[in-house]
Amino acid sequence: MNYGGGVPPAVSVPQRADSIASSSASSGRPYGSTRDFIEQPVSPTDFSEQPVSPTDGYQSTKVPPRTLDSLVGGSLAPLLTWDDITYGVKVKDKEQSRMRTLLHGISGEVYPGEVIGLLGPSGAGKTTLLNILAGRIEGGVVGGRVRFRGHKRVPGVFKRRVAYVEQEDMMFPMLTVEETIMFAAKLRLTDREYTQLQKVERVASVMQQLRLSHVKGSKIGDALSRGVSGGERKRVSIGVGLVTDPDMIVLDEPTSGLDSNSAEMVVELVRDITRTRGIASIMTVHQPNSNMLACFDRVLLLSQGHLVFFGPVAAALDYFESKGFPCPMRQNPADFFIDTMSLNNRSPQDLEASRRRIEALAQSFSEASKAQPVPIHPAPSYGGLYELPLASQGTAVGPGGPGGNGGLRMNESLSWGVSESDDGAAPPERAAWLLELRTLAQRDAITTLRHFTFLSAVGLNTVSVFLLLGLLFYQLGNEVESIQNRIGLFFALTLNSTYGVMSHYLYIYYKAKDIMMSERGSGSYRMTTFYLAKLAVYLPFAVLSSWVYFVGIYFMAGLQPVATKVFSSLALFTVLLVVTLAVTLMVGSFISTYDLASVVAALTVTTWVIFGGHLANAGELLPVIKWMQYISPAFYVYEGMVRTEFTGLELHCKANGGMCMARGDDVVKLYKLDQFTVGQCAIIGTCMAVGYNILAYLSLRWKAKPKYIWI
Ligand SMILES: Nc1ncnc2c1ncn2[C@@H]1O[C@H](COP(=O)(O)OP(=O)(O)OP(=O)(O)O)[C@@H](O)[C@H]1O
Repeated sequence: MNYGGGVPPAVSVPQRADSIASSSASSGRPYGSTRDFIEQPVSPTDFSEQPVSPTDGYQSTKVPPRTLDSLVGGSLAPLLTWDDITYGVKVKDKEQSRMRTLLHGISGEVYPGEVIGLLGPSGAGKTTLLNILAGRIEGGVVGGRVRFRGHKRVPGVFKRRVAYVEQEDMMFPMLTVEETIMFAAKLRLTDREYTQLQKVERVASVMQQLRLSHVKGSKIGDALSRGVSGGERKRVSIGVGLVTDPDMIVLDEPTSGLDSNSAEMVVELVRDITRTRGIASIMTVHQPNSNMLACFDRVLLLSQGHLVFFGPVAAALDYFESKGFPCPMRQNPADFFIDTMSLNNRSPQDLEASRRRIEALAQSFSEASKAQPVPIHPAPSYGGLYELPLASQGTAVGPGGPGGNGGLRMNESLSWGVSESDDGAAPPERAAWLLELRTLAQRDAITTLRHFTFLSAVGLNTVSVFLLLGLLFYQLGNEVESIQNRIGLFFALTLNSTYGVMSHYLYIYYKAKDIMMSERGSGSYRMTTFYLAKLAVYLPFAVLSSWVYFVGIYFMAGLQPVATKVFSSLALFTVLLVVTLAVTLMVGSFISTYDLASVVAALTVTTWVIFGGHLANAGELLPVIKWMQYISPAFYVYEGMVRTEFTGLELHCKANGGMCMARGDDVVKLYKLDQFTVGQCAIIGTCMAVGYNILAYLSLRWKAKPKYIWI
C-alpha cells in the first residue's frame, strides 16, 4: 500500500505481516512497558445497568478481535479507500484572501470488521477528514479521491449505506427511545422488503445490542426536559444509524460530553457491533483512555492536517520510539500521541520546535509507509476465536462459504446480508411515497402533541384572545359608534391570527428542520413528504385553535348571526391562516437561523397589516406604494370580512342629528373596501395560499438540498 499517493493495490495479507512494528521488534528495540500496557487484557467496563445475557448481541470487552490472518484467501478488499486527500479553504488574512490548506495528502483505507480511531490535537483536521470520508463536506476545495468498494461513490447509494452519527444528537426530545429508532426503521426500510414484524424485531434487536432495552419507553429529552442519560442518547443516535443495516458507521466525537464509563461503553459497543456485523467504523475521539484505545484496530494520527501515523497502536508506539519519542512508562498512549503531535505555544522557540517535530514525523511516516507497508492490525494476540466473515469483492464469505450469509449480519432471520448491488450501482429502495408521508405525519403529530411549550403557547393565545377581544367588543349593537368597533375587531382578528400563527409555528418548525437536515444527509426521505407532513399536522392545529376564538368572539361581539355570513367570514379567516402558515414555512425554510427568521416573519406580517386596509384608507394610498396592498393577503381577507359584515347592516342614527351612515354598505364605500367582491377576495386569497405554499416548498427544496462535495 502506498501512503503517499495512488490507489492502494489489492491487499495481500501475508505482505502486511511485515510491518514497521515487526521490523522494529526484530531490530531489537525494546517495546517498553507502555506497549504491554496497551496489549494487556482489558478489564470489562462496569455495565451494571442491566445484566448481559449471552444472547443479547452485546460482546464484552474480552471478545477477541478479528484478525486479518484469519481472512479467507487473502483477498480482503477494503470497504472505503481514500487517497491523497487534500482540503483547502479561502481565508482572509490582513484584508487579503488566501487559501489555507487544512489537509495535506491523507491516504488510507478501512476494511469490513475494522474500527479506525481518528486521533489528533484540537484543530488537527479530524472532523474535516471525517466529513470528507462520510460525504458530508460543504464548501472549500477538496482534492484526492475516495472509493467505496473500489468504485466512485454514488451519493444516493453511499449516504444510505453509510451511517453518520453527528456530534450533536439530532433527535426529537419528546419521542421515546423505541419510537425514535422505530420511526427511523419505518422511514428507511421498505415495506416490500420488510414486514412490520421484521421491522419491530430489528428495532428490538438494535436496542438490545446497544443495551437500550431497559430504557425503550423513556423519552429522549433535552436541556429543558429530562430524558435518558447522555450515553444512552448517544447510543440511540447510533441505533438510528444501525437500524438500516449500513456497511459503515462514521462517528464524530461520539464520546464528547460523556463520563468515562459511558464513553468507554459507547466505543466498546461500536467495536463489538463492527465485528459482529462485519461493518466498518471510523470515529474521532478526544483523548481516549487506554480501554477505548484498545478498541481501535488502527489509529489514524493527524496533526496540523498532516498524517503522522496510520496503523495499529502498538506499531505507532514503536514508530514514535524509533523517531526518538518513547512513550513514558504507564502513560496513556493516546495522551502521549496527542502531546507529541501538539504545537507548543509557550514561546516562539517552543512553537517552532514543535512545528518542526510534527513535520518531521509526518515526513518520515510518509517515506516509511512508501518503503514498507504498515500492518493493518496488531498481531493476533487473542487467537483466532473470532470468526468474521467478510464481504470480499462483493461476495459474502464466511462460515457459510462464499456467497453465503455466513453470519455477516447479526440476525440471519432478518436477512442482513450484503445485497447484490454492493458495487454501489443500484441505490437501495425508498419507502413508498404514501407510507413515508403517513410516517412523517404520524411523527409530527406525536412530537407536536407532546410539545408542552408549544401547546401552552397556543392554548394561552386562544384563551387570552377570546377573552380580551370578546370582552372588548362585547355585544357591539347597531349604534353608529359600532362602526368603529366592528372595523377595529376585524383588524384585531387579522393582526392576531397572523402574528400568532407565525410565532408559534416558526418556533417548532426550526427544531424539526434541523433534524430534517441531518436526516436528509442520510437520504432518509423526500422533501415533498416532509413538507406535506408539516402541513398535514400544523394546519389542523392552527385552524382549529383559531376557529375556537374566532367563532366565540363572533357571537360574543354580536356580529350578524346569519349562517352564510358566519361561514363566509370563517372561510376568509381560514384562508388567512393557510397563507400565514405557508409564509411561515417559506421564511423558516429560506433563512438558516431562527433569530433572523423571526425578525423577517414579524416584518412580513407588519407589512401585510399596514397595507391591510385598516390603518390607511384603501383608496387614498400613493400609487407608488398602492401595489403593496394587492400583495397583502390581509387586505383581501380584511376587505372580504368587512364587506360580509357590513353588507345589509342597518345602523341606528342618533335623534339629535349629526353625520350618520344608516347603511353598512355606505361604510364599505367610505373605507374604499369595495374594490373586490367577497367571492373575489376568497379566490385571490386561496390563490395566494396555493402560491405561497408552492414557494415555501421550492425554497425548502433549494435551501435544504445538501451541497456536499463528492470526490
Ligand atoms: N470552513 C472552514 N474555514 C476556515 N477554517 C476551517 C474551516 N473548517 C475547518 N477549519 C479549520 O481547520 C482546522 C481543522 O478543523 P477540524 O474541525 O477538522 O479540527 P478537529 O481536529 O476536528 O478539531 P477539534 O478536535 O477541536 O474538533 C481548524 O483550525 C479549523 O478552525
